[in-house]
Parts: sequence; C-alpha cells; structure tokens
Amino acid sequence: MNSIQILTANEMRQLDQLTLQQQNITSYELMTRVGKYLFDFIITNNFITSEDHVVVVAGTGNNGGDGMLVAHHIHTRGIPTEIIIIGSQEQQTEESLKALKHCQHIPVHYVVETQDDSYKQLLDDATVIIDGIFGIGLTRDVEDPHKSVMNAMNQSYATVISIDIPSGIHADNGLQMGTAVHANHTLIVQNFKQGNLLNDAKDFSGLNHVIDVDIVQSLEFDIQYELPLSYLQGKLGKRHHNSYKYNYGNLLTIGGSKGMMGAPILSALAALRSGSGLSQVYVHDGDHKYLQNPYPDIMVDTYLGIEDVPQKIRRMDAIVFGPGLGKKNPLNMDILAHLLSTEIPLVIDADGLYYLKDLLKGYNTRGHLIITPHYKEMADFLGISIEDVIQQPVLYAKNIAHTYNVVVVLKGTCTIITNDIETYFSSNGTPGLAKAGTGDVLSGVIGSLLGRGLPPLDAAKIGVLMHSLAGQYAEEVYGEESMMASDVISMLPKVMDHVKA
Ligand SMILES: NC(=O)C1=CN([C@@H]2O[C@H](COP(=O)(O)OP(=O)(O)OC[C@H]3O[C@@H](n4cnc5c(N)ncnc54)[C@H](O)[C@@H]3O)[C@@H](O)[C@H]2O)[C@@H](O)CC1
Ligand SMILES: [K+]
Repeated sequence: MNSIQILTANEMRQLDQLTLQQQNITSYELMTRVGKYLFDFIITNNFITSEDHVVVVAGTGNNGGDGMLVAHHIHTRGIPTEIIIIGSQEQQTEESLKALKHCQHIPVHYVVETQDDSYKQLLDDATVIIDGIFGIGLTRDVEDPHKSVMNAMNQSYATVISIDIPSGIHADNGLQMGTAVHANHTLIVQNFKQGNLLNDAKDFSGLNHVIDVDIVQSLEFDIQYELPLSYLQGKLGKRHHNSYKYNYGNLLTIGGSKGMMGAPILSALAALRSGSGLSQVYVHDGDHKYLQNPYPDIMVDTYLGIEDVPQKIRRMDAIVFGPGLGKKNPLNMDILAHLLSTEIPLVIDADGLYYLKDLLKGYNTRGHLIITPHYKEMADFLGISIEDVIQQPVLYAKNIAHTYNVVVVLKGTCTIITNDIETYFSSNGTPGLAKAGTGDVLSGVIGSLLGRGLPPLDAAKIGVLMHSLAGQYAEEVYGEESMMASDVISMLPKVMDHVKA
C-alpha cells in the first residue's frame, strides 16, 4: 500500500525544520535539492523537451524559489526559459533571492502592478508554464496582480505544471481561494498536503505526482494516509464449497417511506452483489404499500411497532439503518435506540443520521457503528453550517469519531474515513457518483462487509473503494452524466474480481 502520510501545511513545515536539523543543512540547501529533484522528474517524464519554451511564474515565497531553481536547470539544458515574478524584490524570501542569483542568464520580468500586462505575451508564447506562485504559504484570497496573471495562465494553451499544489488552492482544505491555477500536473513535494486531495483540489491538480526529496518523515503526527484502489486486492476470503448463505452475512436494511422506497432496495441489492448471503428490507407496515420490489432475491418484511423489532434483528449479522427512511415517523427513534443497545454492527446513513443526532449523546459506545454522512448531513448532525464542514472536514470527522467512538465515512469528492486514530482519504470516486441513490449503494456495500464480519474501519475502507471502482466502471460504460446508482450496482461483480483473494 502507498503509505505517504497526508499532512497539514503546519505539519509539513515542522518536517522541513526537522530535516534541516537532522541533515544539518540550510533551508536554501534543501530548496536546492527540491529544485533538482523536481527538474529530474520533469525531464525523466518528458514533460519538457528541447522543443519547448518554458515560462516559470514565481511568487515571492519559497514555492517561487523552487520554481526558479527548476528554471535554472531547464535553462542549463539549453531550453528557452523565462521567469515571471509576481511581487517586488523586497518581498522575496531569502531563499528565493538566492535562487534568483542562480538564474542570471534567464530573462526575469517582475509584475508588481496590475496595469503592467506585458506578461500576457510571455504566457501566450509558452508551451510549458511552471506554477510556483503559492505553495503551502497561501493564507488569504488571491487578488491582483496575482489573480490576473493566474487567469492568463488558465487561458493559455501551454501545459501547466504546478509545484507542490496548484496556486490558489488552500493547502489544508483544498478550497479555491478566489481563483486558482488549472494544472495538468502537480508535483507534490514529499508528502500529500490535505489540500492536494480535498474539496476543489481534483478540479485543479491534473495528475498528482508525489516527489521524494528526502524530507524526514515523522510518525508523531496523526495517521493519515491516501487510500489507493490497489488496497482492495485480495481483501475478501475465498467462498468455500462447503458453506452456506449464513456464512456470508445476514443483512437487514431498515428504511423506505412514501416516495423513497427505491433507497432501501438499492442498498439491499448492492449488499447482495457484494456477496451477502441474505439481504432483507424491513419497512414500516403502513408504508409497505408504496414498496415495489422488482427483485425476488431481496426479502421484505414489515413492522407495526417497536415490539416487532427485537425478534426480527436477533439473527442479523449487520444492519443498515436509514436509506429512504424519512424524518416523519417517531417510531424510528425507538428502533434506533434499540439497535444501539445491541451488539449488532450498524451502518447509519441518510435519514438515519437525523434520528441518531439526539440519541448519540446518551449512547454507550462500543465502536461497532459506522456513520456515512455527506457534508450537509454532517453539518445538520453537528448543528453547524455546511460552510464550516467544507472548511475543516477532517477536523469534524475526527471529532465525531473521537467523541462517540464510531467510524465516520464523510462522503465527498475526497471521502474521509476515520476512527479518529487512523484517517484515510479516498479520492477515487468520479463526478458521476453525484447522483441520487449512490449513497444507498455505498451503505449496502459497507453493510455487506460488516455482515461478513469485517471490523468497522476495514469495512468502511474497502466499501468506499469498491463503490468508487464500481463508479469508475459505470462511468466507462454509461458516461459520467448518464450513469445511475443502479449502474454502479451492476458493476459490482467486476469489482469483486479485485477484492477476492
Ligand atoms: N526549505 C525550503 O525552502 C523548502 C521550500 N519548499 C517550498 O516552499 C513552499 C512554501 O514556501 P513559503 O512558506 O515561502 O510559502 P509560499 O511560497 O507558498 O508563499 C507564501 C508567500 O505568499 C504570501 N501570500 C500568502 N497568501 C497570499 C495571497 N493571497 N496574495 C499574495 N500573497 C500571499 C505570504 O505572505 C508569503 O510571503 C512549499 O509549498 C514548497 O513549494 C519545499 O520545497 C520544502 C523545502
Ligand atoms: K504552486
């Protein structure tokens, strides 16, 4: 597994400092190494050839210093190179000034005021633009002259290579700060920063490449790793000939109400396609008339009141609570309270989270619970605004996991999976998954894995990846606009090939 620690900007700075101490080098010496390694990567991968005309756009910080040192190496190769520096010499860091000294034979153009638009022609003539405007030091919204230069870069036909992170993307939360550079490639220095993966990042980064520059790795930070699709390989054991359905999980999906009866069916079907031995939908008797179950494979049963529930769930290996449940029936609160009092592993999704909100405070945690909110559901759950969650998704996900001893799957372009102690980022999904019903599919896949006996964190990690991979396959066949939740389910058989030992 790819085990590159994902850091905050602050943690990255600490590792930079630790590197200087342990390797007894100056900050500029480290920058020199970074510049050389970035250049080597660029040349080895033919991102720049002798045919190109390169423009390096640098800010006044060390991200720009990295860029200028890359410019130095490119120029030394005899490849036409120019440098644009946004800001004045007085604003440049010590390291950036030293880097500039290495670029004596390269034409350098300072852009200090917006009125000066001589940079436009330079950018128009470039075939490759290297973006070293802001790295982890971006702290506020981008304004002119940076903004105008960045917009001109985005209009150019050149290949854009961003150093560390596309300029304008915040290194901690991946949000675009006013504007941001659209890169074709992002060369990430040593470690993923959270902002390389979260929120807007994927719409700006192009392909991410992590470049090892021998920066010291410390294990003292919270564990945060990227979750690659390769993690799926062989995660489910063989199905034995001498086995029967109860060996593969007896799953109950409690959900469905008037107008939302498809949700529990999607969830239950996804579970069957993920290998569950049995999958059953449990719906309130009064709502049963709205249910149309096209699959005889999915069993359906009904409850009238709370008294029906204990007997029903007795032999269940896992329960998914919430898909299509609605928020109107107070009985759901009693049912969930009962579920929480048992040892049965639970996935709580969608409307289920609405009921959970009031119950968790008195909940005796045993770590057998997975919640799967998207950002809005997370905001509602915490009673905060969605903007707050967007700003600090990792923090809130970890807080909930810690406070209630649950596994949190915070769904988004980069899904965050955490039990507070370990946190995983999966950005393997596709925009086509932003469609009704895909969340129900995910809860069914995770429920299936829980029912098979996987520990909650493993079930969440594997389930998220299976769902993303099925989404990728569905996109190949149906396209990102047209793909639907049921298409994702229909791709699960192909996904199972990867997951089986
Ligand atoms: N030892 C070193 O020198 C190393 C440097 N590294 C590089 O250095 C980068 C970090 O360098 P810095 O900390 O200097 O930060 P940046 O180069 O990211 O830029 C920060 C500068 O921009 C200013 N700024 C922030 N937001 C702004 C805005 N909206 N408009 C205008 N100005 C704004 C800040 O005040 C600061 O002067 C990393 O991303 C990485 O590329 C790494 O390569 C590791 C080692
Ligand atoms: K950058």
